[in-house]
Amino acid sequence: MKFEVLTIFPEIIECYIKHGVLGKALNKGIVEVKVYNLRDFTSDKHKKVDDYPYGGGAGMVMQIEPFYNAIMHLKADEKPRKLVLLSPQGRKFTQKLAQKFMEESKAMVLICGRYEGIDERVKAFVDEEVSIGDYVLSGGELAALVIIDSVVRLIPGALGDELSAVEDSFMKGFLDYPHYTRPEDFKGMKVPEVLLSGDHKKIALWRKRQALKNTLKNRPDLLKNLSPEDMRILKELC
Ligand SMILES: N#Cc1c(-c2ccc3ccn(Cc4ccc(CN5CCCC5)cc4)c3c2)n[nH]c1N
Repeated sequence: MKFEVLTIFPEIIECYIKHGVLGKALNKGIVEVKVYNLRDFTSDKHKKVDDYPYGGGAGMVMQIEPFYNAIMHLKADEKPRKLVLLSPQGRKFTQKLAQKFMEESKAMVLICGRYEGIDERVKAFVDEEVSIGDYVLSGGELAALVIIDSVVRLIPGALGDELSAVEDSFMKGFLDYPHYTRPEDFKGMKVPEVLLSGDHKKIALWRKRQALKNTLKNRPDLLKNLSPEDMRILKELC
């Protein structure tokens, strides 16, 4: 899987991708990330990327030309790629969309704007307009990193043998169970006895109950399509 990121702040992307699961996936060659500075696709000596909005209004708007030049540069190799514009107006990014991107795209271009947004005409060259959530960010870079991180976790082998994205809670349709590690007693705060019992059936049931309890409390919207067994456990909690 190859990600190409268009941004005026390449260092934001370059710094993050070196660490953790993403860093390991890059070292394993499972994923490739190339970052392009939009200022390298300008045609003036000041490398200008923004201008005042037609029709007036606060702030500046990013001009189409650097985006167009960068997209044409990438397309010159005629390889298929999905072009995704990050935007507050985009369709909501979810785990399901991350799965779809991983399954359908060998290469993705993540287009990051700044300022008050980008010239609308850029959308003529993109396949998808995506938002990571109902809050306002200062640009597309964090959203691009969210997409890269969540898609890479789904690539077989990216998480290493001991972990699997299938275990990720959003894949199962409810939130995660509580996690504990040493020490057993921290200032009187003890690890639940069941987790020390070695009874794996009891532990699994306790974890399922806790996960459903957390989901009922914080994200009842996720409680759809439960199995009859999970529904029975949930009813006990109510
Ligand atoms: N994904 C994603 C995003 C973004 C995102 C993505 C890309 C860019 C490029 C620039 N900005 C800054 C910005 C901030 C607010 C507005 C809307 N305002 C309404 C009245 C005047 C402007 C427009 C742009 C971006 C923000 N924000 N939140 C998400 N989930």
